[in-house]
Amino acid sequence: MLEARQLSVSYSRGQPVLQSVSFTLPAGCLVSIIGPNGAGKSTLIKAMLSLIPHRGRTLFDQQDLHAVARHVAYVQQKSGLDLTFPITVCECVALGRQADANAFGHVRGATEAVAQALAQVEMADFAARPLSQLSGGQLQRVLIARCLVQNAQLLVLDEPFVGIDVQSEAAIMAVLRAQKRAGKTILIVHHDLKTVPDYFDWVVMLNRALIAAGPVATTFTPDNLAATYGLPQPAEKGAPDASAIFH
Ligand SMILES: Nc1ncnc2c1ncn2[C@@H]1O[C@H](COP(=O)(O)OP(=O)(O)OP(=O)(O)O)[C@@H](O)[C@H]1O
Repeated sequence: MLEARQLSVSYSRGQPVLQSVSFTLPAGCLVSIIGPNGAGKSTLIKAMLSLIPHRGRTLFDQQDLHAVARHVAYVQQKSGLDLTFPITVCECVALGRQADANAFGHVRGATEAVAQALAQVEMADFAARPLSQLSGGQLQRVLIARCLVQNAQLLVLDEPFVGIDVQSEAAIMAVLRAQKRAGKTILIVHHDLKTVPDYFDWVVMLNRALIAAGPVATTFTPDNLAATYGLPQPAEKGAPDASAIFH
């Protein structure tokens, strides 16, 4: 179980960008965090992972998440990556096992784990390629492979589908669904509202404060969408259908 308790963030002395966000998610499901640009989605996951100063707590199986960071894999937005760093695909994926290195920097079984993870994301042929020479979709698959070798219980991905084609997206979703079947919890910042019902079991709807969190079937409603994206409520006279934001 993943539990956010009253998470608040202020980057400066101004208005908080995240206001007392609380929710509880079951383990072993695929969860999307949705909301408009600037809603605080990336801020929320950084606060949950204790990567930025914040108030509140995040618990994973009743333990503080930062105390069990070993069990968490995080893929930040692509825009935050330094692609000039000289590293190959294979080396990048192996970094996922670095926490298991012995005093000489050797990780037992790492070579096999890296090869297996690259095969899972269909990137085995790119093992020796510099990271800087990958397309956006290929890079995303490699970053997912790095998560896989970590064998984490919780995977947190910030906008993994931005700028990638449908084939790469389908390949990544297949890998993430397999992770879910293996009991992993997967939290994804997501923008494509059309795919939410198909991809995810649970949804967290955010606009600086929590609008709603729960199973997609009961939570991803026109009313909650209107509240999240600041549209008139569907029941209001002459209001546009909230499903219009799908287009
Ligand atoms: N390091 C920072 N310093 C100051 N303000 C920041 C910082 N990072 C984010 N913000 C501000 O906090 C707010 C929330 O940003 P955040 O990146 O969490 O939103 P988001 O929902 O992930 O947006 P997007 O969908 O555009 O990626 C925005 O107004 C943003 O400008």
